[in-house]
Amino acid sequence: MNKREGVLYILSGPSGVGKGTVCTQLRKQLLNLKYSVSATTRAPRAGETDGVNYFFKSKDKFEKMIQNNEFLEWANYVGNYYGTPYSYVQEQLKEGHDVILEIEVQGAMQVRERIGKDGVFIFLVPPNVAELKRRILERASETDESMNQRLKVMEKEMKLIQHYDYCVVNDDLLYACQQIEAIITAESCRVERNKIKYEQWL
Ligand SMILES: Nc1ncnc2c1ncn2[C@@H]1O[C@H](COP(=O)(O)OP(=O)(O)OP(=O)(O)O)[C@@H](O)[C@H]1O
Ligand SMILES: Nc1nc2c(ncn2[C@@H]2O[C@H](COP(=O)(O)O)[C@@H](O)[C@H]2O)c(=O)[nH]1
Repeated sequence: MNKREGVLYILSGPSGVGKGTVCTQLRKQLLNLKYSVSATTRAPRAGETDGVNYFFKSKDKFEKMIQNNEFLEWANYVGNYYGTPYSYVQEQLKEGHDVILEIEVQGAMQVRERIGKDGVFIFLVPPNVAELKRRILERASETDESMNQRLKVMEKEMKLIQHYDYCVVNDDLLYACQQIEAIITAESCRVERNKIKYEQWL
């Protein structure tokens, strides 16, 4: 069989639902899954490292990257820029590695426009809104203003769920990860994606 290209997975969902936590767990379970490190203009949180959690950029630098078409997608989310550097994603997919983007919905919709059905779009939802608020508070990363803005855009974000291929509830973390792993396994067997032809077995 020919070496296949990797598959691009897009994981979105409201702030605090657990996208980062799920990605960290998935990367332990799936060694072929590469994580795309985003660029952002937001300030690093305690414990975050440049090049690991994000590439932290000034507004000027980020805007130059936009002008140079360096992003697969980018968005302004509650006052800061976030974007996916395209070159890393392209290299990894070409090498046959699956890549996961952990991004908000405006960016996910741009990727949908750009690559259509070649990407697999997964929306992560909380068990309920009270639990979502509890998780953002527990993380203690946001000012009251930032938390309120994040919760305010949540409803708008949830309305875009119909543009996704899969919806996974992040209640029990390991179960949610198992479900995403099952999606990845199923996608890896798709006939069209693997350009399967019966002659291969003759
Ligand atoms: N299944 C879960 N059960 C309970 N707590 C969880 C679960 N998943 C994540 N959390 C907790 O919820 C908080 C938010 O998680 P995380 O930072 O991964 O969310 P996120 O969706 O990446 O947020 P953001 O979009 O704001 O970056 C963290 O404190 C994390 O430990
Ligand atoms: N459109 C994009 N959104 C991204 C990207 N990287 C992260 N994000 C999303 O932004 C919000 C806020 O993140 P936080 O780290 O400040 O909590 C969250 O939904 C992230 O998933 C990106 O490259 N493009």
